[in-house]
Amino acid sequence: MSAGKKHARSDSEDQSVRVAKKPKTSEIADATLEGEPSTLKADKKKKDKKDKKERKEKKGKKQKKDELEDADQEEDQQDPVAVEAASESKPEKKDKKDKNDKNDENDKNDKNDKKDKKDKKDKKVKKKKSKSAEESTSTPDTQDAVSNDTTTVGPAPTTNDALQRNGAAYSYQQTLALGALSEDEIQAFLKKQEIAVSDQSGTNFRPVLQFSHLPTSTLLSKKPFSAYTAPTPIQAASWPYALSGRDVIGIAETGSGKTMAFALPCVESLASSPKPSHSKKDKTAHARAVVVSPTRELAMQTHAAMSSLASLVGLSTVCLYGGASKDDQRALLRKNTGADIIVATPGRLKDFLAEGAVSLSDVMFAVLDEADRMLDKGFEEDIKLILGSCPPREKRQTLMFTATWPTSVRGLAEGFMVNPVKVTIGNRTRAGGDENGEGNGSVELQANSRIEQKVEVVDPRGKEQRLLELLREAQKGSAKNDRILVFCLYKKEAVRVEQFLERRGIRVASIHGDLRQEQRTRSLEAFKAGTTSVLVATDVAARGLDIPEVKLVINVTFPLTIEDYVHRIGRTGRAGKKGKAITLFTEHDKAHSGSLINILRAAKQDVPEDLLKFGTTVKKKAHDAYGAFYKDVDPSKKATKITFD
Ligand SMILES: Nc1ncnc2c1ncn2[C@@H]1O[C@H](COP(=O)(O)OP(=O)(O)OP(=O)(O)O)[C@@H](O)[C@H]1O
Repeated sequence: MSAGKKHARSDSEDQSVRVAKKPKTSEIADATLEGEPSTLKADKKKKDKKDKKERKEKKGKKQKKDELEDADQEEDQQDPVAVEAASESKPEKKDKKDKNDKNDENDKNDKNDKKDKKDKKDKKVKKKKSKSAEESTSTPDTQDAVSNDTTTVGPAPTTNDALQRNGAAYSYQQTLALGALSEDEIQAFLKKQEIAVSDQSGTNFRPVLQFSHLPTSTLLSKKPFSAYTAPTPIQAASWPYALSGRDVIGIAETGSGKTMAFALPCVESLASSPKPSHSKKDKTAHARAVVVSPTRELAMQTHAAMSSLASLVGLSTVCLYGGASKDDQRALLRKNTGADIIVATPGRLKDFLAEGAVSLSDVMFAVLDEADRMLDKGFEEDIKLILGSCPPREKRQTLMFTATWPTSVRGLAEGFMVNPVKVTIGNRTRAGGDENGEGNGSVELQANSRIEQKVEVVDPRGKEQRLLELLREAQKGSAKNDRILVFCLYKKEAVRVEQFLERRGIRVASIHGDLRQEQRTRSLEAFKAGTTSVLVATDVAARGLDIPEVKLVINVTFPLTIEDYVHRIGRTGRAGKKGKAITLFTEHDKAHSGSLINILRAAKQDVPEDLLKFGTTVKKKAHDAYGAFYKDVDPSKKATKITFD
């Protein structure tokens, strides 16, 4: 079944559920009245009317409650305490789904009629779409997005399968300027920036060393990167592949410009392809690109970055996230019917998909930001549903970006992609597994090398006092307003630490899952503006947030995973700047000592003797089903062929 058909059907199902709900209840009620005495009948009718009114009122109230409650289920999974609360609300959702399923069956006939009509219409749209895509590929000169300044000099190929995959008219062609560079220059850049590209197709595009090396386009003619001097390594190496329509896995240190690495190709791709048409009566927002983020604040930040590019070429963007009014977001979707780009947290996006306010059946570009987080247990099912609502992987372009790429998510990731190119920045194989720095304990996990990392082994009871000393030390004299981010593991702990600091005269705000969204936003804004120089946070703030000039990150309690440690400390030392991180390590965290030692060694940082005492072995992650004996193999790696003479 084609994606178009599949999704046209699920959209109409959603709609028919909503439209048909009322008539069905009354139909059933009417049927039960047949053959009853007329007075009884009238009484019953009156009673039914009253019941119906009450049901309606109840439904209205419940909907409002849902709107406020729903979102805390997603991002707060990062707060260990929130997990329980989140799972509690699931049965209710299931009930809702069961009811919908029943209605679906009752409405089958209605739906079939609608479906036939919709299929016919879809076929027409599809025909039109492929015709315009054909036209645009065969006449690249007329496309703004395709440069005339192209060449076949150098190893850059000129065509790719992506054109057939998603109907995009944009075709990446290497510019003359880039082709004119010597191979030595290219190799020196790749080596210096520690860029590794793994591509089974052997395409071998050159990295774009300068913005002027990108093919000209309407978007680039508006100079969106005038604030920057050159592409960052991840942008330089991944743009050619992403612009050519390939699926890309991009792994690069925190704060290295990964957002623009996917934002540019996304906007270029949409700007240069025909927009599918939909009936004016169709109130569903048909997104053409979807970016999924693990937290609300990150979704908002990414949305701001995407919309700064998208608005330059007249594309609309909408941000959907929990904890805020659904009505307002629904209104935005309606206003921009066909919101070209949706940046969303999974929970809220799922809600809008379920009610039919959003359709992803036109999506040609899907991005998982913080991809390893999006693919881990907490979000796996949501992502399956969201990507399952998009056209199949052969028909869309899928990009995944992150700073950490544990082997546990790689197999799942590849299942959502077609022959992805893996672009890795940084020498990620040098981490050692033992005292001599040998072995491969933490291969491919790397912290930003510009961050100075200190680890202090402390008594768990003395942590808060030590935190206070560290803050006072760090904000001495002219540094009194320096921004410092303090990480806790639990929401209750964050509340306690915030109160502790407040009582000692520190200007402090906090961000965690127990706060309302307005409070979270207010805290973050105050921290960004410098009104409060200390922000106490749980891991809701660990990933992606780009807060300028965070001078120091302090980990009061070690995070649940070593990946989270890398992301937490990555809130400092961004965009080429230096930063510092101090971690208070206690005996309770000893399970992480081996992996932390590897991270420190890989970044050439001191490893305190006290930490070594906890052991250097990296604890194997136990598999849910197979326990500790499970072998965590990297499915993307080819087996070594051994020949015996
Ligand atoms: N080419 C560039 N030159 C200089 N700065 C850049 C460039 N591209 C992006 N930046 C800036 O770098 C900062 C970090 O970028 P971004 O937030 O995309 O990092 P990231 O790699 O996604 O980090 P994280 O892994 O923490 O999510 C931002 O302030 C952004 O504006």
